[in-house]
Amino acid sequence: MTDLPGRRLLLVHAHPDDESINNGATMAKYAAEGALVTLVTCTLGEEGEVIPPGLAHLAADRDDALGGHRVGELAAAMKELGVTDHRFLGGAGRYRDSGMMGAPQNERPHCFWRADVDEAAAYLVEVIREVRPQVLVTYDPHGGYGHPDHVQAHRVAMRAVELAAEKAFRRDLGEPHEIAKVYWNCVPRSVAEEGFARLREAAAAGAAVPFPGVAALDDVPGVVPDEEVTAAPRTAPYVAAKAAAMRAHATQVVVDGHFFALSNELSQPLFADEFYRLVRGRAGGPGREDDLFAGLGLPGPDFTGPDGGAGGAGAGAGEGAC
Ligand SMILES: CC(=O)N[C@H]1[C@@H](O[C@@H]2[C@H](O)[C@H](O)[C@@H](O)[C@H](O)[C@H]2O)O[C@H](CO)[C@@H](O)[C@@H]1O
Ligand SMILES: [Zn+2]
Repeated sequence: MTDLPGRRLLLVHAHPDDESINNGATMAKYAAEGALVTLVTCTLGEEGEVIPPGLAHLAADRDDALGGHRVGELAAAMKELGVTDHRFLGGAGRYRDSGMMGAPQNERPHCFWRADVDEAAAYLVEVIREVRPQVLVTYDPHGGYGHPDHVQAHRVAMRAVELAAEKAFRRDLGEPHEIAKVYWNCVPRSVAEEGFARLREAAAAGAAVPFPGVAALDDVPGVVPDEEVTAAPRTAPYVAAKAAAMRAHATQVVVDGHFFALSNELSQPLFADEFYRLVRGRAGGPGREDDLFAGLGLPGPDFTGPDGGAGGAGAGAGEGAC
């Protein structure tokens, strides 16, 4: 890639939908500010459940056409976020969705869970050396909630960060590149607790509870003690874009105001603020960073919105912000 934008963010995710659920507002914010936002998704989500009854035929145990359908859902979600650079690791279909931990699909030869980490990381090194991001975001070692593809996405991403910088590694994949800052997705426990408190208050007030059940707080991926959170970029103005992107993943997610549910029909808070833990590189100052690019001496946003913060296509008071 030539003439790269000044600020470049790379996100590594397991399935189509994870990017919107975990980082949708962050992606919309930085895309609106003129940064290059690149998403690499490791599988097509072929083994997912299907929420809309009319699409049930897509499921792996019927037409096995869900992967192709979710490619389209991801493209629609990226349009909502203003993200134009999204790729599949090794090309669409190179690695198949492994199913939930312990499922028989974990044993399939070309599922992502059984991938050789170095081989998969080499595909990501090629992207890193092309895009040359200053910041990378992925899951913690538990993959947020223990899904095998999430755990493997973490392993492949962290291995690729190392290999991309190695001068002796595969120069055919491009010039070495050191990513300055690596973050893992997380949610401060106090924010998760407040989100579920809102849900209980709504139910107690007789509001129609959006979904039949309520998830457990620890079902929220990546909940950590507040003090472990090191960055909270100002993403709340982009919650509407996040909600729209999540809705685009219609086989996997249903959004209702402040809340959403996956195919398990358990309500979870839809967070407007998104949080991160810096695990590699230097923080941009004391306390929580309010910008993932802080401390890198890069030009700021290409423009600022009327609120003096970052404005842009995705900005606007979200219909529901937790
Ligand atoms: C958010 C996420 O990672 N979704 C994955 C997950 O989907 C869950 C799975 O089907 C589970 O059985 C359901 O109870 C839950 O509601 C789903 O979110 O695992 C799928 C299979 O690997 C994957 O396709 C989906 O993207
Ligand atoms: Zn996932």
